Amino acid sequence: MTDTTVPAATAFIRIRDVYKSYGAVSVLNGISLDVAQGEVVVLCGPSGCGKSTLLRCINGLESINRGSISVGGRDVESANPDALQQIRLSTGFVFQNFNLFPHMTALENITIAPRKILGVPPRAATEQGRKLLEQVGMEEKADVYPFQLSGGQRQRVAIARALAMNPTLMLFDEPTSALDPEMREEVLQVIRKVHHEHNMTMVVVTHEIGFAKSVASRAMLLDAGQIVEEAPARAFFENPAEERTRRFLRAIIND
Ligand SMILES: Nc1ncnc2c1ncn2[C@@H]1O[C@H](COP(=O)(O)OP(=O)(O)OP(=O)(O)O)[C@@H](O)[C@H]1O
Repeated sequence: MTDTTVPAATAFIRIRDVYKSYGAVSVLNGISLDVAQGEVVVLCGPSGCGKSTLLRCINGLESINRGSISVGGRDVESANPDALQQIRLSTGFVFQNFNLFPHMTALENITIAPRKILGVPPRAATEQGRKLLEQVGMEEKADVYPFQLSGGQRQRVAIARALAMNPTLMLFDEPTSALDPEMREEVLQVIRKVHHEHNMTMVVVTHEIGFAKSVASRAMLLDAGQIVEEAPARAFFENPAEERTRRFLRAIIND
């Protein structure tokens, strides 16, 4: 297991020796990782290695069995329900399969949570929603329903929806893996833009090597619930130190 190089004092996400199992199945086996404020970190690894579980533990959607996780200085495990809700609300989560509300338009998908959870007045929520749609290049599609959108467009709405809650952290779980190749780049471009414009801390589960090299400061390989290798993104993809990483990268390149 490799520990990270970011000094703890500057860490926005601080993960220490985390273990998580589902019944008899150990999924995370001693993960330690620091992510600095404004940093983009890419997580990759084979199917079932625990990537999604780690993301869900970071925002408290799953509890851990051992170790500690803090986000923005708040300990996730010991958070009371209100504090946990705060951590979840300030964390944007973008899923592989978009998870838009099918019976709502693109704009309604974006405004519903600010209105219902944050109490933003409808007119202000709509104004903000339109701005966000513009940011993700979807201003023309405000009144369109998810079924009328392409996968890439749905994902861009999902990103705008996450941003509508003014998150301080964004977690992306394979945001492009359900998309055709030509739609992937449009979504990756939006993620790049969000990072540049908001200087947002991001943890991105992805196997998009070009994206990872151009946006992430660090990349890591998770295997069997452990961090096998962690390195600056370019070095990780171009000159990995571990044979396990080389094998994994060969497999995704040939995929
Ligand atoms: N709620 C759950 N209950 C029981 N087992 C689970 C649960 N969620 C995940 N698992 C198991 O935990 C392991 C890790 O799953 P996880 O989804 O974190 O992997 P992953 O690396 O994200 O995989 P993929 O790339 O296929 O999405 C798998 O063996 C999975 O079956």
